[in-house]
Amino acid sequence: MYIDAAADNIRVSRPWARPTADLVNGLAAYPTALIGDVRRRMGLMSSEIRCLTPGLRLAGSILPIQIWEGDNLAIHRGLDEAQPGDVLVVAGNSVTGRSVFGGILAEICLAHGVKGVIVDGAVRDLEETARLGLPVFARAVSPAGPSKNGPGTVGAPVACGNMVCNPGDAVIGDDDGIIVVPADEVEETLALLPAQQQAETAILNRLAAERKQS
Ligand SMILES: O=C([O-])CC(=O)C(=O)O
Ligand SMILES: [Mg+2]
Repeated sequence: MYIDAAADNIRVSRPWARPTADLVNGLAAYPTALIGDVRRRMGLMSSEIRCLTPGLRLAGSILPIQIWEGDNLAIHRGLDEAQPGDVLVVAGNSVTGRSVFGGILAEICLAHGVKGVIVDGAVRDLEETARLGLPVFARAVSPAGPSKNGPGTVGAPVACGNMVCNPGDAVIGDDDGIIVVPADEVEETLALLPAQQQAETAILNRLAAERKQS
């Protein structure tokens, strides 16, 4: 950890399996809306959790963290477990009065190869995180800082934006929102996406051709 604090009240799960980079990159090639369509609208997080770094897409393997409301000790401890390609999914019980993530944590994320952060709560230092190029999604923004006392968990399933998020599930986020794809359903989802995209492209091509004629 980069802070001087005891973290023995943060429960850390045993290591978990992560999807391959190929599987994650496969999903990342499609918009969340299209992935949601082929998954029959299952797995979409609450629309109240917004992209705060417009234009930055997020894709990776979920590293779930449960914080104590308004407290970010578990995030600092969780980053010690992060592997390149992970996305931090921070369950903050939707409490928005205190920011639990900011520019310093964003720098630590980048040092660990973390691909993005989703917080069911509030964040701060938006200018800094946008400049760093780290995709950040959250329910709110507030300049009010957190406590650093715990307790919390790292690597256990959490509820974030009304979705169950298991360690090693895939997550994709863009300006439209966020979708979680359970680890054992990534391949079947990937198999459905090309046909759905072709169907949409065919409609758009027809519209473009008609526009040209008129
Ligand atoms: O104070 C905190 O822990 C949150 C924050 O602003 C940062 O990470 O820069
Ligand atoms: Mg800060």
